[in-house]
Amino acid sequence: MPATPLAPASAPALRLAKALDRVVRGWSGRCVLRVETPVDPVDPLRWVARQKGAPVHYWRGRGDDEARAGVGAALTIDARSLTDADAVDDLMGSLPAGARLFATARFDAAAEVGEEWAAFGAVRVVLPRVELRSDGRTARLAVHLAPGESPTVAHAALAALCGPAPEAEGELALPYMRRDDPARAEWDRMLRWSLAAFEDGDLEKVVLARRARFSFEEPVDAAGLLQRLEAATPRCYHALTSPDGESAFLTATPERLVRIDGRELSTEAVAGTRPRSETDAADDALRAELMASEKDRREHVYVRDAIADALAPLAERVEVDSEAGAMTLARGRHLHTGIRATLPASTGVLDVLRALHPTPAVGGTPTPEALDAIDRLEPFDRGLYAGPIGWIGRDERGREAADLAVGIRSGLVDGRTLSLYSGAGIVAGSDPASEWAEIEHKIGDFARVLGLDARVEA
Ligand SMILES: C=C(O[C@H]1C=CC=C(C(=O)O)[C@@H]1O)C(=O)O
Repeated sequence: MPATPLAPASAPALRLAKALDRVVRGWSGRCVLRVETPVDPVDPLRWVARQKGAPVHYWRGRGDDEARAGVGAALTIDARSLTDADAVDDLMGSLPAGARLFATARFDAAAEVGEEWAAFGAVRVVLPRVELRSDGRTARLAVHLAPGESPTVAHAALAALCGPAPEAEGELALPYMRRDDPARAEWDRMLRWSLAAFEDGDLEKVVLARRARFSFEEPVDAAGLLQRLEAATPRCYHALTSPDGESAFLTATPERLVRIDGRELSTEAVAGTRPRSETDAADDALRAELMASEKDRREHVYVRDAIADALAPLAERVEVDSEAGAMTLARGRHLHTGIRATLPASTGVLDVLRALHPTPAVGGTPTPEALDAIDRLEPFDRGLYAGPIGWIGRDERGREAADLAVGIRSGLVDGRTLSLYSGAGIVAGSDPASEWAEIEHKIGDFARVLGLDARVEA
């Protein structure tokens, strides 16, 4: 179907362009300008799927009615690492109410960058040129100008907007090839190495990941894949980022890294896993097995304690759920502990990110030794897998705010290939075959959407 321009004479894009011309006259040009207008509701994921510009971003927070998509960039900041990101702090200070930066960070900014991840940067924040937010009943189209920019660039971006793609339906093409890194024998060696390191006392936990790479005859439609994943993975965060319109990272992750509303922070420990079952009795038994598992609880407690310890020096108050509960997803279940904190005004979003990432839900304990082990053992670059992904910025009242997930259960689309990434927490007592199967089940959300479940779960 040809793309329908969203900008005939009376259309929202033209209205927004006129509003921009009015507002820009009173703009000092010293800080970011944001102008928005109400538009008819449209699904931001379907909308962004059709836009021609780059980069594109999409985000729907867990339990959020509102989804958000952005196309183009009014501002992009690339930092080498979270500890070397002062420019992001400066930009946060100049954002108007309601402006949000799409934010991503590599799992390990110090690790060697794989070619397939080169376009994504180490730590990147983007203020979209044009942004669409919609909760299905209402929607707003917004445009941003960076300090000192001429409105001409915004006019060009608005004139180039296209209407939304149709709803994704029908079967996706099947891949003709699958390659696993590591292969099974290498995985067993990685586990043996880790179990020996636990015995030596150098390491207590390490989260090891696998990559399953699928090759297709045709380019993979990342937005179409995410549309289907949204339907298949309720209670998850959904995000997509494509820096160049060619490769795209997408995630359907259950795990919150941090949410900040003014001074109130909420985060969580998510670690310890069982699949779900079709029948109630078997599902209840699996739940009971998870809740009673000494090994899963140990795996979980490393995460809970590390998060609480990381927040303690930053926060005025830290509150941790007294008992781990169950996080129940469509096909799996995790041990879950909610953690909340109140931050002093002097603690910013980036301070929190630096302290929290990577938690032992994706790294391990102690963190430096676990990162070394991951670097040494995993035969691929994690890139954005297991890194922070989400937004940081200002809420409608102008307070600092953020919502970031941990980019697990994720995939990298690169032309005709789709690489899926998932990991499992390894502690003393872990069994290579069970951990391999756990990861296979975790990539199953994507695999089912691709119509691959029979082959993948076999
Ligand atoms: C690292 C992943 O999952 C983490 C989050 C929940 C449960 C986990 C586990 O039980 O191993 C992992 O710590 C992943 O899915 O890639």
